[in-house]
Amino acid sequence: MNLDDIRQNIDKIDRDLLDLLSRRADLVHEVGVVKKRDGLQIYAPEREESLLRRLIEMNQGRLPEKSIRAIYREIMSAALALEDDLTIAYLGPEGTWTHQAAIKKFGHSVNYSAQPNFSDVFDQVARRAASYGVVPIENSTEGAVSHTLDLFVDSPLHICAQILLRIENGLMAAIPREEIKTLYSHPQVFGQCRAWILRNFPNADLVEVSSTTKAAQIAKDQAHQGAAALGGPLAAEMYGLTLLEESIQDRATNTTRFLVIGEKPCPPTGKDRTSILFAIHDRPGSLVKALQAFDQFHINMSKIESRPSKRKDWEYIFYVDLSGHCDDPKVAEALEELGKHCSLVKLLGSYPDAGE
Ligand SMILES: O=C(O)C(=O)C[C@]1(C(=O)O)C=C[C@@H](O)C=C1
Repeated sequence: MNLDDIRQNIDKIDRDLLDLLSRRADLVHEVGVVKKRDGLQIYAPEREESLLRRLIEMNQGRLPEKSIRAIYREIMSAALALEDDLTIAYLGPEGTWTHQAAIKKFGHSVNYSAQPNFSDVFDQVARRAASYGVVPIENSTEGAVSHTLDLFVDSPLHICAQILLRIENGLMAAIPREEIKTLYSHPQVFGQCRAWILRNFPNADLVEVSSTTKAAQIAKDQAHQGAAALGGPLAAEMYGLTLLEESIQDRATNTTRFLVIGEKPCPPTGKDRTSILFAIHDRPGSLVKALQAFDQFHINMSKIESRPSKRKDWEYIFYVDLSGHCDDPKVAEALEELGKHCSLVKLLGSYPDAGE
């Protein structure tokens, strides 16, 4: 077949695809009407995840899982925008890794609202100025984002989805490498690139700023003073900087986990994760007894963090992630047992255990 013939076939398929997408949009519109009538959530992470898992399983063609997810991300983003005027609040400014994570989950058809700090993201959702919020929770190199953990203590919001994003930081500047004297970045990024900085810029001044976008802005404005930034490619693009070196993080698999927070809980998908927080009584053996609840009901505990309670000195709040959904009888029983040994147990949310 020559090029023209092949392209004619592609044109025909695209016409069919467009027709199918329009028919899908009509059905989605109907779903939106039913959801509004019944007071249901427009964004349905459990439905999205089951649909994606099913498509990936059925797929017999050349398209890799990553492409199927990306294509359907935008199809479902268009669907969300047809059903409602969704706004996603995220830890800004524009161009940060959190912004990229939000787009990875919600696509390009919904509205985004950059917030200056973590508590404003929570606030916007709680006050219904935004439909959902996106915040970072932990990085595979640097560990927990304590600000986010602390905000869950008093928040009425639920975690309804998670986003895993591979973080590939780069060195960006408006000047040649030899002229760089000061590196600007977010403290988490400095932590992720520690060994690289020592090898490449042992004498540079490191200046922590509130975001990688801010760092990129300074690298542009103060280029004549030797400023450069570490951050993601979107930030470099926004300020017209040159990416002098890509992928400078110390661990190639450096990944950040972000959470989607919303007003309502997410139903089970069959492969879920549950996040809780608890505080224990100040008695010998309390923590051991509390954790035994998970062992007793064979619940896999994938993570534990502790933070000062901020109410009483040397009192801690523990954050635990479990495999399973809070509606699973075993998880529900384990949580009930846990409650017997704690002064506080709070369910933060059950959500699909998915990422890529
Ligand atoms: O099935 C739904 O609940 C829909 O709203 C449709 C749809 C989709 O495009 O498939 C869109 C958004 C939801 O988050 C989940 C799925």
